Amino acid sequence: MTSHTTARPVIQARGLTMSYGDVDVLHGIDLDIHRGEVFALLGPNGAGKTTTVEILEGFRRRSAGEVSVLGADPERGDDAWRGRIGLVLQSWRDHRRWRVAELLTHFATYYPDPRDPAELLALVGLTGQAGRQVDRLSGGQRRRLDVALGIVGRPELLFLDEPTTGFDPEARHEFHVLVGRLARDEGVTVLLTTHDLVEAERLADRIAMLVGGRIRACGTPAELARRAAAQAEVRWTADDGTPRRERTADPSRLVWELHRDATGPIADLEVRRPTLEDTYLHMVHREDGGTGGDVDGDGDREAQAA
Ligand SMILES: Nc1ncnc2c1ncn2[C@@H]1O[C@H](COP(=O)(O)OP(=O)(O)OP(=O)(O)O)[C@@H](O)[C@H]1O
Repeated sequence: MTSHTTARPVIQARGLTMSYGDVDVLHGIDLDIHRGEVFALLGPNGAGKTTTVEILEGFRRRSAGEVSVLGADPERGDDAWRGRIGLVLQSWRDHRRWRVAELLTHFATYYPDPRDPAELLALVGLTGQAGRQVDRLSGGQRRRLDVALGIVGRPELLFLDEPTTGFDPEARHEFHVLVGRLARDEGVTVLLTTHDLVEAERLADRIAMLVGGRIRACGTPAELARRAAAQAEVRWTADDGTPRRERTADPSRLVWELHRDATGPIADLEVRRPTLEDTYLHMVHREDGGTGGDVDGDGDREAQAA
């Protein structure tokens, strides 16, 4: 979906830091997101995803760091800048009694070159609901209407904060197709947040794993999976009955050393290559324990009790 050029990134952040009072929430984030890229900010609850997005959208003042979005500092974005950005807000809330097509047609008048409302309805799969009152839509249909309202002005950059929450699997699939089409066919840059690794892998050209206000890893899903698998995990039971676990880039050497030093067969010996999901969960779990961690798993090389 993306072809990186030497053009300035659509979103660039250096050392982005945010504190609420004396609580530090973002600890110096760097981002480079390019035109036409679908970029996922993946992280557990409280990681700082919404805070990051709100700063990039210009809704929240950062504590420190440099940020550029479509060539401007979001804290100083003017109306023209704002018109180039698509936000998915719950805009229908103020217009509950309107009909779907009426609402879209009304929002279209705010923009110089809006999408055709009928085409937009087809794009988000709401043609059948065009005449329906907004407060009679299902939760998933409302969310699609939110997305339609977010893209009616043909934004160059679209922010989607946990966009598929409450979607059934079919709606989620259709939504993924829609996002892919916007990026691929129209060059829209998409920044989405999610805590769902499967969604991030499916949708995003690149994923940044945000845990505890720090980006622990960033890359294409394939790169991240490769990096995760580079560290094999060897498990066995020691002579004293203790379960042992060691992460290593060279499992055959470790197994050879274990056999060399052993007085008999190694009990419960197992070698496995972690998946990206294993690594992500490990990272989140370690953060809960306050010790951090990253996709390369450098902190895990020593043998430890399982
Ligand atoms: N207005 C605020 N005042 C004080 N603390 C806040 C405020 N907004 C968020 N926080 C705290 O900042 C941290 C990051 O919150 P944020 O909403 O950015 O995380 P998130 O990754 O979007 O989480 P979730 O997936 O639950 O939406 C959390 O610990 C949260 O409690």
